[in-house]
Amino acid sequence: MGRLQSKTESDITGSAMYDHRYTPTFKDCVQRYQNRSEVLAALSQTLTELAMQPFGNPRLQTHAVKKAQQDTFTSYVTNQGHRLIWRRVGNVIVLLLFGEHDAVYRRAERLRLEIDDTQNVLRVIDEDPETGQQVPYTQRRADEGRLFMAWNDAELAAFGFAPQEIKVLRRLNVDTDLTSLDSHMRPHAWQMAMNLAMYGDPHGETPSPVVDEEPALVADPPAPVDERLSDALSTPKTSPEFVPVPADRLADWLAKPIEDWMVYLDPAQQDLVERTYSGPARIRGAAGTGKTVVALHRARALARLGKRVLVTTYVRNLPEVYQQIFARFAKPERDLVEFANVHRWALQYLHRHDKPIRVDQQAANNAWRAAQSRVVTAASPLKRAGLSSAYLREEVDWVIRGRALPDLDSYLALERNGRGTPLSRELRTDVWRLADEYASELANRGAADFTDVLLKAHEVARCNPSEYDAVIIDEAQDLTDAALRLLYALVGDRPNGLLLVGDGQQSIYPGGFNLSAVGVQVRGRSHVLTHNYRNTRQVYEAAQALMAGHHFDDGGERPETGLRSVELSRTGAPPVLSTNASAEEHDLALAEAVESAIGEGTGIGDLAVLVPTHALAQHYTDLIDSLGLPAQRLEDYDGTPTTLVKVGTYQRAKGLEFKRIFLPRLDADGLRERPGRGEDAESHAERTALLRRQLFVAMTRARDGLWLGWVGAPSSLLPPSLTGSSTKLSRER
Ligand SMILES: Nc1ncnc2c1ncn2[C@@H]1O[C@H](COP(=O)(O)OP(=O)(O)OP(=O)(O)O)[C@@H](O)[C@H]1O
Repeated sequence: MGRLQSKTESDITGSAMYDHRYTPTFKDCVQRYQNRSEVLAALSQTLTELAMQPFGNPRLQTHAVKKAQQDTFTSYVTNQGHRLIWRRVGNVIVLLLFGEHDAVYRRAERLRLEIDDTQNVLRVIDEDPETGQQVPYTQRRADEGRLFMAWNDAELAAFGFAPQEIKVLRRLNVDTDLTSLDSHMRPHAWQMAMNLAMYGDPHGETPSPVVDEEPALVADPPAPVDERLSDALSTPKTSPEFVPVPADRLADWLAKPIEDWMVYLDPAQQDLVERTYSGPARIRGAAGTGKTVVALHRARALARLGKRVLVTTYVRNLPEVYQQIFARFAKPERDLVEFANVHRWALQYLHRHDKPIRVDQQAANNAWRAAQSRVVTAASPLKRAGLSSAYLREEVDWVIRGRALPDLDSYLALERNGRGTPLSRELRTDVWRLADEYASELANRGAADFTDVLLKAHEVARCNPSEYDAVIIDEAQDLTDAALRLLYALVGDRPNGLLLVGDGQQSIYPGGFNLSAVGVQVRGRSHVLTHNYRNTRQVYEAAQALMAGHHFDDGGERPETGLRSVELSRTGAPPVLSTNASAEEHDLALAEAVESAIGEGTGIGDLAVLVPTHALAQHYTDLIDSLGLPAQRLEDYDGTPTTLVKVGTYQRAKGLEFKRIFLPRLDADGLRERPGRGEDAESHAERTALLRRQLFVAMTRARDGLWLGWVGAPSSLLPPSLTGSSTKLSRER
């Protein structure tokens, strides 16, 4: 089987006269209108018309763009004074631009489709606004905002903008970026810029297009097919930027809010969605590279083939969020895929199989205390080694019980993945005793903890016929061995069965699984995604600075280097850094930053305050409340768009994203960075490494902007390259 695509989907594509491709230029044009639903609705209608009858359609008035590359056409977008620009290559319609009529016309004259012979790929080529040189659009896009892309520097200067103003305009992406500059520009220049952005003309709305358009074409004009372009468009390898899209679906997506852009797939992602795997497979990739998007699309593709699919993760409320997203883009399949947190799923599974188990966290805590008082006595080696109670509990929960180790020998022989602190034979023997005592204390109380649930469910799964054809695990790096063993038992090595999706750099719990120990073999079925779609370059680079020099384990033979090569195509403002003398001053600065983000037009629901501890989460929920803004704890967030500021811990932010992220109290006290009482150097180093990864996760949740604040000196986790040089920059903003 080559493609997992459903029959209906290919039928729809096949019945249209033309195939459609969207390009990065088109996507950026459309994103400018994310808050203008009436414009998107009109575009949506135009695309539907275009799919049915591109030429000779009175509603489209399609005609050639005179000075553009041959076969470039423009169509009306009803009543909005907007135009759609597209290029025909054989029976493919390449969507190029969308916007105000004059502005897109001008751009259309400059854009070209060209094959880059050095790499044998087709690209959209644009003109550098300053030098007039031909450059790949994606390159231009990496350094420039998209609001004034239609004009080169000379044209902007001719309108009357000063060189310094042109530099500012080049940084802006959306209308609201410009609105916020109201009092920072000369009033006349600002008004002209607004007119250009809104109407494509420095004087404002013009009654009719000033550009000389050709008469509308009445019929499908004959055109010689450019074979080279046509060949290049026939496979994703030679046209990676030109994403095939069924015309009817594109129209549908455009009408939806920006969250729904989760529906887009690039060719590398599409390939992973459709691929057939002969056994367990794995998808890795840096933060924001679309791993979840691929996981959800693959779930849909499998469901369409009639497969029973479970999508699961360790993170507690993430499955609900995924379910919401899934329901938005895969309505017909929404009841065919099950979404559940692994622990909750296991509890229900045991219930279904008449083996219910009761988890009593309080009883488990009591059992732990009793076991500890018996084993960790004043004279015990564990006490002398300075291992904290929390560390020991993690060791027992994650390393020993989580791996279902059968005996002391296997523990002595174990490579403790992700645990930096070496434990001698003597110490391990004592930890083993502690685990033993804990298990008997639990049994005496008739109680169970979550590890028991996973272990019991695994026993049941091994002896029962499978209820699933496919299990997709997101954020897989945070699973314990016990959880992975259970999920693996559900589908085994069947084709398209187990899919692990994750990123070792974001692992935020100690321990972690070991694929080979569980017996999961993914060799030859492991892929890496490399294009970060979430973060602006500035956000991602700030987060990356944290990881420089810090290797991480991604399940390979060797640790991976902290800095990874990732493609980024969005740019934005540098992170705002806020140094404060006192906690009061700090909180005031945060409050001002939140209010000014709202003032600049960011939706309240797109703001999130993330913190390392529950206590700080409470503190900042109260602070947001005191500003008269509604706040929502991440525990209560299920992915439904709301107009509430989100507040939560770094752990809770896993897998989520928001436009602006505020990270207060990035100082030693706020992060509880110093060694605890009795904490030895190695366990402290291990805790610090975890904290660094948690902070990295928190920073990479930001799509557009980051605010980092501290009291006194910044945390030692933040490198001087981040806190030193850019302070001035952001202060100036
Ligand atoms: N091909 C694409 N085109 C446009 N946007 C995309 C594409 N793929 C993913 N995205 C967007 O990028 C963002 C990140 O995607 P996603 O959450 O799937 O990444 P991830 O790799 O799972 O991230 P993380 O590991 O950090 O949680 C989402 O907003 C998603 O909609």
